[in-house]
Amino acid sequence: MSTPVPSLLVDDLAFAYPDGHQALYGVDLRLEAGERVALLGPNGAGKTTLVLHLNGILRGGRGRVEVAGLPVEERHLQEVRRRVGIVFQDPDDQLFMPTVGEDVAFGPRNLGLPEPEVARRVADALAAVDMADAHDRAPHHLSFGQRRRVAVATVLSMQPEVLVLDEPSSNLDPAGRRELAEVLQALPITLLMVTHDLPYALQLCPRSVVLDGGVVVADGPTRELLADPGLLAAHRLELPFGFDPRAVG
Ligand SMILES: Nc1ncnc2c1ncn2[C@@H]1O[C@H](COP(=O)(O)OP(=O)(O)OP(=O)(O)O)[C@@H](O)[C@H]1O
Repeated sequence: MSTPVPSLLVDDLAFAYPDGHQALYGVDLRLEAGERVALLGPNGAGKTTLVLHLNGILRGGRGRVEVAGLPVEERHLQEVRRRVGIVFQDPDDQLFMPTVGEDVAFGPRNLGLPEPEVARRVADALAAVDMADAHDRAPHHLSFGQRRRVAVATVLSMQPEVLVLDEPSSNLDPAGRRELAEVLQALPITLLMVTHDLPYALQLCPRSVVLDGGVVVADGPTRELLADPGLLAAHRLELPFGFDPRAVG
């Protein structure tokens, strides 16, 4: 039997910034299609540096990154960026058109897709994030939580292979946090979620990878990693007061 092609493959990735600061020291990561994985680690661990390699914003270090079998290289960048959708922390970095519908249509239109296909993708992406009613609204009239969900839709309309979310629960009120969790849980997509919100990682991602000092220091079931006080303390990971990961059903 042949091994299925992983959605994401990172092989021995090392990278130093131009000022000489070494941020990654040989990272290996493999995500199978449909997996939901949390990327955990303290400030400065290298999480953003790793994420920026997944769609080729950063390149030039040692090692290899492949998205659904396609190497992240200069000549494949357009397709790589369609396959890896990154939702950045501030939705306002991703929303710049007069209406929500135009924002979500922007990527597919750029691909040169015919208008009926663009319209179908916009409708599907907005439905997936439960924002269909906002099609004609101005993004800046929406709540922060709604804007974050629209930012997810702008990426989903490209029909990516992997959805990468940078701190998806930051600045959300409890209801917005829950609404986004429901949306993400229902998406049939490979998901990599960078977060400091450990309960959110537990809720959404069966598997977690801990990065610290530019290396992967743990990779396993989220429930087991979060129940290891020594691991958490060693890498500045903290559960909210009174939170017991083993008690969550
Ligand atoms: N443009 C840059 N030039 C030089 N060093 C950088 C640059 N960007 C990040 N670094 C360094 O690389 C290391 C990894 O940073 P990175 O932003 O990837 O960490 P992170 O895990 O995403 O942190 P955070 O949780 O704070 O977002 C840090 O030591 C940081 O200071």
